[in-house]
Amino acid sequence: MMRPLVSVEGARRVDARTREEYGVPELVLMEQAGMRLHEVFREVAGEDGPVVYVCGSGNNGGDAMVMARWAWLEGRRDVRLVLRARRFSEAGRVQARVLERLGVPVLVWEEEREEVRRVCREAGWVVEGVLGVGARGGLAEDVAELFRVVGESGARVFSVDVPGGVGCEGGVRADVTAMVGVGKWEVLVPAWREWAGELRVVPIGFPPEVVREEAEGWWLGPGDVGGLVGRVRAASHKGERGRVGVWAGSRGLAGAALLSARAAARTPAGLVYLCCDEEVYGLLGGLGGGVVVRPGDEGVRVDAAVVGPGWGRGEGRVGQLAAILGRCGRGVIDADGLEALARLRDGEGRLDLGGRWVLTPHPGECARLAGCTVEEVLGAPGRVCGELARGLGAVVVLKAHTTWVVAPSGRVWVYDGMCAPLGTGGAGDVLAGVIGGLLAHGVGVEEAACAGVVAHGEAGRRLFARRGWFGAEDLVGEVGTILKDLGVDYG
Ligand SMILES: NC(=O)C1=CN([C@@H]2O[C@H](COP(=O)(O)OP(=O)(O)OC[C@H]3O[C@@H](n4cnc5c(N)ncnc54)[C@H](O)[C@@H]3O)[C@@H](O)[C@H]2O)[C@@H](O)CC1
Ligand SMILES: Nc1ncnc2c1ncn2[C@@H]1O[C@H](COP(=O)(O)OP(=O)(O)O)[C@@H](O)[C@H]1O
Repeated sequence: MMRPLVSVEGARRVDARTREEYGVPELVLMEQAGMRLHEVFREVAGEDGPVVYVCGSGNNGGDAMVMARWAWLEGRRDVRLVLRARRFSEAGRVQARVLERLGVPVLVWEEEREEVRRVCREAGWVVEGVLGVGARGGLAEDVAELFRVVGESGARVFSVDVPGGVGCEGGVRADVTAMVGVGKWEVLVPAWREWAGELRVVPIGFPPEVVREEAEGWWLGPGDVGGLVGRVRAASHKGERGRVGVWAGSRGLAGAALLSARAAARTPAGLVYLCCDEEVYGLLGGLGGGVVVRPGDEGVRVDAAVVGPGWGRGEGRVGQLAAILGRCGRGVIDADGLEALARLRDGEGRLDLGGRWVLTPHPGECARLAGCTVEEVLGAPGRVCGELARGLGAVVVLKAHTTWVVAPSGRVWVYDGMCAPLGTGGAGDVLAGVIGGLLAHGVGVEEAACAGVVAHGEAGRRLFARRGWFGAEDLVGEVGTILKDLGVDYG
């Protein structure tokens, strides 16, 4: 089942509604959060220490104090508590009192800065519970300084719920972030993703209906692909399983066309046509294998198109794209196809793709289409892609180290890619081919985009795990295997 994502603000509502509407006491939630967080911390940190629990004055600090208590109760004596100040939330005060009775050593940042610096330098791990979803505005000076001390300590950092001060100048950089109860999409924003390190979510018993009501997006994972694509009939033949048309390649960029077409051929789609320019036909004509290569596109009738990989930006592309949009019901527009689309839209003033097309821009292409900077795209993908998706009537797939799929309806899905080996020339062409193949096969537009993104990302991860660094042609070879392994079966 797809995991919900809430905003930081939504998380505050989930927390409040769980207490107010369901009567779950704050201390119970905090205990559950702290225990679960402690279990995850034990798993990632093992016996490494010393451990410094740095606690702010809110409930995020309270969670970290519960963690410290459990470590102490389990017999660890290399734990230290650092309080930002002697101020607490109501539930946090309870935790502080218990820790004091237990005899856990405590330092107070406001009063003993040098000593705090020293214990942080000596620490193997810092558990950061200074700021969670209750943070507002820019960082207070003392917290910014505390985060500098943590950052410069050399200790590994485990952040509670969200990396403290995420999105603010001077926020913490965590090695592991364990989100409480539900994922927060802010952590998956490309501009901030590296602050969080390895991501975990710890269940703490928020009522699922409350989380669903507050969800603002969905977190895609490998378990989602089978359900999104569905099962292929055993008796189906190639003519029934979908025809893909790939309009791609140009002089010097013919390889991109092959990558897309071959990737499409490794999906359940039955037939792939590669429609290329006359001038590269001589080169591509004999390389198709199972892909039918045509000089031009006369008489080619397809269920879905893939337009743009390595297409070049020649004058004629805008008209060609308009013709493809007219004759194909659905498809993917990628790379140079997106430049042609931008020109077509700018020429016509407005364009409505009727929710039937998927656009797959990387951040630079997205910025060009949206008329903003790459920084804006990376910092506010939901807003930028949402406006683009609504404006063009298309599903937008923003491809970065986290990939955002945004529908014209405003629905958002995020895939946490974080796989450097995928950043290799031609990887995007492969993705376009996979999504095109799924569309031709009859998978829904949003579903094809989501499933393609996950299959592509997981293919990259597995390929690296098995064989190390790879090129896009290796990725193509992995497409059929990953789809099968993720549940796209027949019968
Ligand atoms: N009911 C509960 O006990 C639960 C608490 N939870 C935890 O509680 C956290 C939220 O707790 P709170 O709402 O108390 O908020 P936080 O603990 O995230 O932050 C509030 C504290 O930070 C200070 N602060 C806010 N903005 C700041 C800024 N810009 N610079 C410096 N200081 C700033 C405030 O003065 C206050 O002391 C979650 O992130 C989570 O860790 C969750 O475990 C869910 C359940
Ligand atoms: N660090 C990364 N982690 C995960 N995925 C990445 C990373 N870098 C790049 N990618 C993915 O690789 C693909 C690159 O596509 P693109 O930029 O269009 O390249 P090309 O034009 O060479 O095909 C996208 O799907 C993107 O999400």
